[in-house]
Amino acid sequence: MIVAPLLRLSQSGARCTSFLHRTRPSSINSYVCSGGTSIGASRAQCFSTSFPRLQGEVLDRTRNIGIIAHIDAGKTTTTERMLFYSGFTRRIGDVDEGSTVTDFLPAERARGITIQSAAITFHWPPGDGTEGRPSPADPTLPRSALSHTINLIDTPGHADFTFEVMRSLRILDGAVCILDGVAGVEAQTEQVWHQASTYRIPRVIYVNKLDRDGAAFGRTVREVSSRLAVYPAVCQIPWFQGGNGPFVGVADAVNLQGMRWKEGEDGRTVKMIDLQQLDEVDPSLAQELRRARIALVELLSEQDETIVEKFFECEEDHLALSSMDVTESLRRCVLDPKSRIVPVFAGASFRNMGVQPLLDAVVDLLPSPPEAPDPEVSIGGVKGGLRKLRSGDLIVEQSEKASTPEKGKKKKKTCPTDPKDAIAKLQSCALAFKVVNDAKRGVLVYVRVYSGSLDRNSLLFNTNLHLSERAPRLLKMYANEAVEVDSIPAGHIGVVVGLKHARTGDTLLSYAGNKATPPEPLTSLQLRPIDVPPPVFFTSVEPHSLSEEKRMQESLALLLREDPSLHVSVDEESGQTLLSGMGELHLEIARDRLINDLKAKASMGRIEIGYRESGLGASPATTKIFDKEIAGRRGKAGCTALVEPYNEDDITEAMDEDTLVASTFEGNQIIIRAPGLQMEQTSRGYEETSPLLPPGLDGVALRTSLQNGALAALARGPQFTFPMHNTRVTLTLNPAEHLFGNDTTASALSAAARLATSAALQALPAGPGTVMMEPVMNVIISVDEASLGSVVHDISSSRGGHILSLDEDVPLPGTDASTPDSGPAEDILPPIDPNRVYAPPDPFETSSVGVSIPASVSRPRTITAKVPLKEMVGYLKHLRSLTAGRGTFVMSVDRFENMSAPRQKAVLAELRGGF
Ligand SMILES: Nc1nc2c(ncn2[C@@H]2O[C@H](COP(=O)(O)OP(=O)(O)OP(=O)(O)O)[C@@H](O)[C@H]2O)c(=O)[nH]1
Repeated sequence: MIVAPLLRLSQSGARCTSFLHRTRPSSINSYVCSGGTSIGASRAQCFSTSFPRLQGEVLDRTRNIGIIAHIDAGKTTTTERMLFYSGFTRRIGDVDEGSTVTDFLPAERARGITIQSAAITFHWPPGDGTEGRPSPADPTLPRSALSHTINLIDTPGHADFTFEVMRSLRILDGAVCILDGVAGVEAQTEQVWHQASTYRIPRVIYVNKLDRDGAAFGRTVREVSSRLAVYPAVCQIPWFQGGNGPFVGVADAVNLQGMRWKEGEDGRTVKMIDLQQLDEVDPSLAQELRRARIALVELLSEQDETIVEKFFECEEDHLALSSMDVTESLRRCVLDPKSRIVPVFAGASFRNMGVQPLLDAVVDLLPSPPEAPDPEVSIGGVKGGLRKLRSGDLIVEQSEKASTPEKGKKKKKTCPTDPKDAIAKLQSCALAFKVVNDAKRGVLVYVRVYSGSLDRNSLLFNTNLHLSERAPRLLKMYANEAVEVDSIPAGHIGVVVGLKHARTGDTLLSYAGNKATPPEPLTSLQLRPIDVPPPVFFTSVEPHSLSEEKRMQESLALLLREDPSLHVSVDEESGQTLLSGMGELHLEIARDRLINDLKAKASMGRIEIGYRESGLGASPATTKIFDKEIAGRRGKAGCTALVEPYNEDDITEAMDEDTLVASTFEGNQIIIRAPGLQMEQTSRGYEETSPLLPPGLDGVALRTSLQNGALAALARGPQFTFPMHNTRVTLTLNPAEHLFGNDTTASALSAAARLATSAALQALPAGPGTVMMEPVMNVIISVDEASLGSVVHDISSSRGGHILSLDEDVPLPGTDASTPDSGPAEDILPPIDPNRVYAPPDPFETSSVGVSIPASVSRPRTITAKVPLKEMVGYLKHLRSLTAGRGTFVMSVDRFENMSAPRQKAVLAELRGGF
């Protein structure tokens, strides 16, 4: 990769210095002026309390970015500095003291970790994001010369919150990936990195904590190439006093200058030292900086034609290229989805070093909303880009599938509207990416607007819940502060206050016309849909008294709106409310939210693994007639149920012409058949009805009530009481035998379906039998070479795991197992040889360009395995003891698997006896 002729260094260095004095624009003039005196301090104070008006903000000067990283890499610490330098806060919050702005939930502050994403808007450089020359940018100045609006989404770093990370990722246009300069690229960094690749999010990397003993920037850069499968474009190298003393600043390979911060200060004053001065102050750093610039230009010229032309114009002098040329080339590469170049920056946020140039990089290198990739939508069974859909390039046929969201629906329908006319009626389209219950303001729904403008008082149709709600108030949020606005335009992030139903992840749209429901196929439009993985831990929730029950249920409903990866169910027999989630910490946080924040007077039981139960064969067809009074009204209905094993991967569908619908719910399938029901479409369009159905009961109500009945029965297995899994329920409604005129209500149908399904399930133990199933996890463990043997042995023999691969430095593909439909799969990229990547030497290392890694540097190894979840409870502590504290792991649910008879016996004995 590196073919730079180092021989030319000394002469070109001298030439370059004068060149720099002549033309170099200062990309950092927002926080320093020449001579190293700060002007940032006064600016910061002046802008800290004044909020800009949304209306004037220019989209080109907006960045919707997120920070992604491994837990504890320093996201919150870096964010706090960003807010401080931008003038947003007057003092730097401290994670360790619990005084940060972004971690604003009490539970987050107490634990020192970031749980929920908070969206914050600030401006960099300080200003209001609107003043100055109009876009597009003046080609002689970097973008960071003018104030930009930055909407920052702080994403969580813990593995239990992967789903939350995915939800935040899908609304980002760009991201900063923070690495811990001591730990390097960690397992979770890899995971989040590849999730970001799924959405093709342009990224820059920031290597943090370079002040810590053992920090190794060079090694981390090489790990970026080997583990993330990208080419690191080293834009800064760390400046260690005297070569291996304390970290004091960075040398900037784009602007060819040293930047030095004073130890112990708040970091607003940065001393800028040009290359010539640097030659005197620290000659070896100056020399390394030249190497870094050469390597950077060489790397860019492999992907970017324009810089090659500029390079020839500069007589092939790497150092003579202007910083603007290098910056623009970096930007082109970052924005090009086919390029594998990722700019790398250095710093120590805790010591207030390196954050302002990182902010410049966010503005200079990451895309504005119109430059970001076209957001993926699905509509009427078709997938494609939203911009393409609006411009008419995405063809949406009014197909049978388009008009019936439920899988396998058989009925033929015709559409009253042409899809093109319907799409033209779309006024705005937004994604609710977060729901937060704010003590002062009530429920806040954070939205990212993708198209049009979301206006105050507009009617929003929720395509997930199929209902409309008005948006009475709109806000622009600044952590705990809010500014009321009249509209949120496309590309922006804001908050809708006053919505009663919208949940995290829902798509909201407004449309022309006064109808309560938009025309088909708009009702099926979904922005970047993601699948919620199945919950694998559960706990019981009990109100302290009967009078507290209502309050508890309301609080639980709110929690579910905030976080759809939590599930609530009620055990029919015991009446107990069960809360299930993705991990132990996930449920612990939910407990904190419920009891401490939402003040529900309830207690939670022990957190347990969510086992499942499955039938080993088919039940007999079982008919039940429900005949009882419900709420003072007689209800009578019947239904026949048959349960049998179901395999989600098996695509052969057990449907016939009498099938009304076949839907899957968390690994189970429910088929509803109604032979001879004579369903018809009403004159109003899509609602179906039948002359045989009693008045007030249409096709939708019929299907929903039967499905709900079957789902309630599936929540409790007949032998082990765990929820059923891999089970197909076929419900047959025979109009002559199961409908009883006006007595057949929706609730009677639901009760009949529940009774029939339960009875069919109860027949299983005496017949083919049932088996317990347990969650099996995909586990990726990062360890060093020395601990590899003991970790593998522990996983495969003590924990009953199955090792899938022992790949050294093989990057993961960009798909996320939990979200198979969330985006285009990234191709498996060919590996990059870290020895051919430029990285400066780490303190006590000698060589730099093309260095081979000394044997003493322990290389990371990746173990991929499938392990039962039960064996992974408390694993981190054990892994740490096996690896002298260095090992890390991430896991996600693979599937539920049948347990062997002895394992089932042992687990049951343990469950009965308690842990
Ligand atoms: N020495 C040193 N410590 C740092 C630096 N940056 C962060 N830390 C410390 O690292 C720890 C974790 O920092 P956070 O900012 O909470 O990390 P995070 O990535 O937000 O963590 P989560 O919210 O849990 O995902 C804290 O104790 C910080 O004080 C740094 O540059 N140098």
